[in-house]
Amino acid sequence: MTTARTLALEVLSRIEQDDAYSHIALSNQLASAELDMRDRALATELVYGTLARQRSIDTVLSRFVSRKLDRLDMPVRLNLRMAAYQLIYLDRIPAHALVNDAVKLVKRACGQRTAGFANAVLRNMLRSKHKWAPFVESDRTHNPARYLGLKHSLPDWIASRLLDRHGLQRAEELAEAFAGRPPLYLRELANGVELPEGVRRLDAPPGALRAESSSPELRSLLEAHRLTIQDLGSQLIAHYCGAHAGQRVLDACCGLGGKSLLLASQLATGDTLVACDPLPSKLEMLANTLAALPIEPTVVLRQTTLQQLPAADGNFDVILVDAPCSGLGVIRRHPETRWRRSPADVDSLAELQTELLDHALQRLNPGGTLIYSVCTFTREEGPQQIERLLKRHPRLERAPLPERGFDWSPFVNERQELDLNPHDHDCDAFFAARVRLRST
Ligand SMILES: C[S@@+](CC[C@H](N)C(=O)[O-])C[C@H]1O[C@@H](n2cnc3c(N)ncnc32)[C@H](O)[C@@H]1O
Repeated sequence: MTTARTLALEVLSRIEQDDAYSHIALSNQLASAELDMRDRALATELVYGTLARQRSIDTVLSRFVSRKLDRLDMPVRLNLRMAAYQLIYLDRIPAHALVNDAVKLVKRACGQRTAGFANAVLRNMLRSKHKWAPFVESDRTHNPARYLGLKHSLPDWIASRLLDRHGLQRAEELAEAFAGRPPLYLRELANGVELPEGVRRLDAPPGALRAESSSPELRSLLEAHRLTIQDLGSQLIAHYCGAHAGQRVLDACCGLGGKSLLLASQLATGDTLVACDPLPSKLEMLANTLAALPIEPTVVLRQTTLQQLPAADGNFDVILVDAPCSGLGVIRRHPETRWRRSPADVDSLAELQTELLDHALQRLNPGGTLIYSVCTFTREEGPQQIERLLKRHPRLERAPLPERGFDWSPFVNERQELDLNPHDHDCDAFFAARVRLRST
């Protein structure tokens, strides 16, 4: 019989064995299981929590297991990890019940002997709570990256990037926030939608909503294209572009078009939005969404890289480069990303971002605005890209914030760059900047 725990284990093993993405593996398993809402929520918590806390959990577990954890059979390792997650981080689940459950699952997968081993490890853990802290306090001063990495379950190199950008105190707050779960943000696609219980309008930006949980009413509004799911940060970026009727706009890395749709809603009949991305699957999905919505401007989809966007598409007044990036700002949604990325990825992505910015500039009309955004917090992919861009192109200058009828100050830094994070804004971590090409 499928339970929250067997389902979570299945998802964790697909992630470990097949390099699956957590959100896809989880939604596939949930779709084919008959679990009630409570068990679905528990399975989700177990998958994301165990992945997000993996380094901290493994550090603690290794004090109770004489062999290296990666030498254990996968079902034993995953069961121990998931049980340790519940013991250390969830206080609502009775310890003895969850240990019994874990031991039963190990017995089913690997037999009585291994179940005895798992039982000994977990009971020993229960007796030794003083060993549950994965970090050493003195490292906070002497080796802050290691301290942060062990305490908040990040590889040291990611902890170093957070420290580099934010300093220790802020980095600690952010690292803890990155281990949590993201809230559900939505956007109104139509006026006058009657909101189901548990969904509320936000003060800013216009049309943004927050839901406490999903519900059948909410799902029908999504299916009817009256609402769409979109993180608060993503919505803010589309507003930050400041597009308005009469402009020609390029969404240069449109992906599934979350931002393209909001940009299109700011244009009028007769205006053009060009959206390009090299991935056909993404453009196909965007084309389907567009077909279901009343869109005023002409939206042209191009399956191409920005570098190869046909010259015939002309130049633009507003260009959004929502660039491919290391994605560390969305690790609440994709906790496995922290174990799959490397510093070399950051370097090569930063190179690609520089190239994309230079190409975008060639398509910008004099007086036009270029908006650069990434969902990550590394300095190289964020503020440094803009500093270097301004140095390479003396005709560029920082552009003022667009007038959008709400106060930008909670969302921007002293350079008026959008600087969002889960601790301060409870949304994904995004960085965005606006620059303008002087007319002369
Ligand atoms: C951060 S995602 C974009 C997300 C999207 N703007 C949204 O709001 O849903 C980056 C996108 O850049 C695309 N991409 C990668 N290389 C590119 C290139 N050279 N030119 C244009 N797009 C590129 C990727 O396929 C990916 O969809």
